[in-house]
Amino acid sequence: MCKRNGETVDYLLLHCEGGYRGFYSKNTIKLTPKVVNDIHKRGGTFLRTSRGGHDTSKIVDNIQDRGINQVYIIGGDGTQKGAALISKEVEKRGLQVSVAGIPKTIDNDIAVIDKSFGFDTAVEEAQRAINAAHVEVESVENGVGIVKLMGRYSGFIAMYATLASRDVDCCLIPESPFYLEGHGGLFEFVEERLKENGHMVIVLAEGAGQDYVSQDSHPVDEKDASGNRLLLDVGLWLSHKIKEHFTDVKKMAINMKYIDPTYMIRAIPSNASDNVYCTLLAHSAVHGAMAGYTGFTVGPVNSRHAYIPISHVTETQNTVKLTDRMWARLLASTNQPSFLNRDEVIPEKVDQELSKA
Ligand SMILES: Nc1ncnc2c1ncn2[C@@H]1O[C@H](COP(=O)(O)OP(=O)(O)O)[C@@H](O)[C@H]1O
Ligand SMILES: O=P(O)(O)OC[C@H]1O[C@](O)(COP(=O)(O)O)[C@@H](O)[C@@H]1O
Repeated sequence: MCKRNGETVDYLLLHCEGGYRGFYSKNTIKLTPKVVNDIHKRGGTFLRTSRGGHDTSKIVDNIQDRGINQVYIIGGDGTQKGAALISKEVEKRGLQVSVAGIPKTIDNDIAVIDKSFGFDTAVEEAQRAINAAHVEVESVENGVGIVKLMGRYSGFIAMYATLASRDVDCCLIPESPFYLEGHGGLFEFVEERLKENGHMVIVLAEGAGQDYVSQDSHPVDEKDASGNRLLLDVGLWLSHKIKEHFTDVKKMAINMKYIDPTYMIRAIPSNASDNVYCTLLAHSAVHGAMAGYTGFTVGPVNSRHAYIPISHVTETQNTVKLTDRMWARLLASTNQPSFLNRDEVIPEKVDQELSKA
């Protein structure tokens, strides 16, 4: 953000602490090169964040009152939706303010751009958890390791972490329904792998199997302050179901190792690749605002940095397409069942997927 003071342009860079509510409920903090010089080496967010609190009118009142003429909004798909509303309100009021969205989420669920900032770092850090699970299950008899990764609606972190690791036997994501019992089910596959190797690792995204889990436990339709649905813990549920099946039904002792590294992954500093990517996003955003563009989100599209209308980025969410080659590569790498050949799978979900193809 910057301010114009008489003739000479006196750029003042402020940050609104704590997410959208920071526009109207906190003092802004002046940013200088000295203040920000090492923030790229820290995890989390120096600007602090929050969920909820998006009051478009109060935010734009604040922008107007402070004479701010450039607003850079950093965050995931929800944040970009908020930025779109701010941009519309600024335009409606005829304000000379440039609104630029900078996409950031480890989930990689932001549409149009090639990938989101933070995603590569999360995939790289997930390797440590998967490797730990693999070491643990290799060290015991009939070891079954389950690693839960972030990904509320999109399974990109789980899919790419699985492909990178090659020590994963099965990857479960929100986009791909699965079932436990019967022919072609997960229980049958676990039994096969235990017989074959004596151990196995399952990687699952936290948003996988939610319809299934809710059949077993009272479904919660609570939402967080931003309107994102709160998830049931599919990792704990699956570890209990597998342990119960092999102990009570198969009368087979297994050693279950459940790892939930979600916050350890999200809390680390970004890696070198994401640091460079972040710099490119920042440069693109500032160049766009200085050139007079507004209502855009920056990001690479087919490897070329572009200014994308925010409304275009927020129309849909980026999800794994089961008919895409990358998911086929994953199935070929793990040799897991596709889980698409039983009526127990939620048929309409399969139809949805095939209709997207
Ligand atoms: N549809 C929306 N319209 C306006 N603001 C939104 C919308 N969705 C989310 N937000 C706001 O954007 C901020 C971040 O959204 P959230 O979903 O929590 O995280 P993310 O941006 O990482 O997806 C929150 O302050 C939330 O209130
Ligand atoms: O538990 P928290 O801090 O609300 O955030 C957890 C969520 O953050 C994410 O990493 C990103 O979610 P957002 O895009 O909503 O920020 C999700 O995958 C995960 O469910």
